[in-house]
Amino acid sequence: MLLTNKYAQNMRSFQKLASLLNERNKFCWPTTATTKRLNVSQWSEGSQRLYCSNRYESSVLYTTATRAAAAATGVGHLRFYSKQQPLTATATAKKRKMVAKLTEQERAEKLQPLLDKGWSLVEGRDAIYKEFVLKDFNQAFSFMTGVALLAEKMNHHPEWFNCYNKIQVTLSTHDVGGLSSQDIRMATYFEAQAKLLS
Ligand SMILES: C[C@H](O)[C@H](O)[C@H]1CNC2=NC(N)=NC(=O)C2=N1
Repeated sequence: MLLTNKYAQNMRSFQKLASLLNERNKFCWPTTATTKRLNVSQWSEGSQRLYCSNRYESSVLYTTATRAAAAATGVGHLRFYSKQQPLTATATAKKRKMVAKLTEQERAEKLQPLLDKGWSLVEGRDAIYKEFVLKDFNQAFSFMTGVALLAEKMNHHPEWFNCYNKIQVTLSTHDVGGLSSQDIRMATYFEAQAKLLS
């Protein structure tokens, strides 16, 4: 077995978890929002290669057994997954996170608060728009960088234009041809970033 990490003392816990990973028919999705920081790159056992990641990965699979083991060993925030792990049809659908256009009710509940904060509906298109004005280019670029990190993680990208301290943003979900919950999340994050820099 090869284990590359600076937390070698956790070896026994890893081994326990690994043996339990053999019982891998039922999957459930992680419910914990945090991941213990580990510098584990990878290790292998027998013919199975198991990977342990220190990054948050929405695609990481937990097995019911892994969760039980985590509870038993006290290393509950470790996320383990196997490269060979086939996704069930349901898991694949969940992983893709099917997005849909916002319903009327969602528009009233989730979109309205953003319109109240200065976002506006784009004419002739199901999209929202807002112009942010920051102190200078440095602030504007820092703002964009913060948002860009989330955009890449979500695989959901804003249409934006920057000139010195101004950023003009249009949000829409191209895959569904209109506004979706992804845009709500993104716009909310824009607001949070702007607040941080104000
Ligand atoms: C192929 C790729 O997954 C898609 O094009 C992603 C990328 N970024 C995206 N960004 C936005 N705003 N809407 C999308 O539908 C979208 N889809």
